[in-house]
Amino acid sequence: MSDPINYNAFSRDEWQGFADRATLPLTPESLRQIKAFNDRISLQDVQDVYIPLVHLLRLQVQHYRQLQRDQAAFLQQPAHRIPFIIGIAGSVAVGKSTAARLLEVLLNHYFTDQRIQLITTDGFLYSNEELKKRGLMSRKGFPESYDMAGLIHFLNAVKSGAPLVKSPVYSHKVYDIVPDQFDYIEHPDILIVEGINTLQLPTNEQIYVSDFTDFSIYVDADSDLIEDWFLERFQLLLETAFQDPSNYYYPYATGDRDVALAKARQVWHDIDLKNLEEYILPTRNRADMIIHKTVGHRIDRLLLRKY
Ligand SMILES: Nc1ncnc2c1ncn2[C@@H]1O[C@H](COP(=O)(O)OP(=O)(O)OP(=O)(O)O)[C@@H](O)[C@H]1O
Ligand SMILES: CC(C)(CO)[C@@H](O)C(=O)NCCC(=O)O
Repeated sequence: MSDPINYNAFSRDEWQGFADRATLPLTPESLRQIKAFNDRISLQDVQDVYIPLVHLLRLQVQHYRQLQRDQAAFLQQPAHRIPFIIGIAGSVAVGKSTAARLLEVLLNHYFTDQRIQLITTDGFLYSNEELKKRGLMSRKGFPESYDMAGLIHFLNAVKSGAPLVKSPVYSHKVYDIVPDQFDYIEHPDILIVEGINTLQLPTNEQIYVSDFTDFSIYVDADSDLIEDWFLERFQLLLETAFQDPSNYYYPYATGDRDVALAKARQVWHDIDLKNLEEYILPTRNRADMIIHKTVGHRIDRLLLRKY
């Protein structure tokens, strides 16, 4: 990728020098939490990349709060505590949810007095019933498969300081929205919103998801590598979650492995890669920060928007 002119680009070595890593070492409990959701995460990445990122986020949050206070004083209004929203975008299988959960653990560790919550925009996909009605079953993940108005309404309610906001839940297991199940967002200090569409501009809305995000991160990698990660994850799931008879992909777990792998390749090429090239990658240069990964999920470069 040639670097866009409005970003500062840093090698991993440069980036890791930006924060004093000795300030608050991770506790065994935080390390345990990190390993619990993905035991393949490199603790070296956490030290070298994520801890400086948390320091940068602390600056961002402090400045945001100060501006909110100053502006409320100028307008002679009472100051409200408005949630700070971090958006995380990127391809299917690039590692957005892993990065989002890692940030959640680290922010909880470093910002002990703050409530941190996390949602994924998968919950705003239309249900399969609705997708079928619209002829969109093979377009899951594409912009038109999301209830973007619903997502924007949700973000607006969170930003407005509503004490409890419901976010619908998507299940990869049943391959559908789960009726009557919700995540509850209870006026957090920081909300992490992870999803392929967090930097997209919906065509039929006046406002965008990015109007509500205060800091956005795009997780980036070469598409051939992402395909490998997608197929690796699929193979792992064939041995685990797909073995459950109620899983959408159960027939593939019990059948011929070559058929299952051919299905995974077809889903990647016809749906997820297409979506990446047409709709996700073009949003990369809207992010405040681009985290670039290489072989083995190793982070090698970071780009930070200058203006
Ligand atoms: N830092 C990492 N180290 C090792 N493996 C990782 C890392 N990040 C992600 N992975 C692996 O890569 C695969 C994709 O990661 P993840 O599920 O987080 O992606 P995603 O972008 O959230 O995907 P989706 O959009 O499909 O939910 C998973 O198998 C995950 O275990
Ligand atoms: C839920 C999304 C769209 C985004 O995370 C993705 O993981 C997905 O399921 N894509 C569609 C691939 C398929 O139809 O099997």
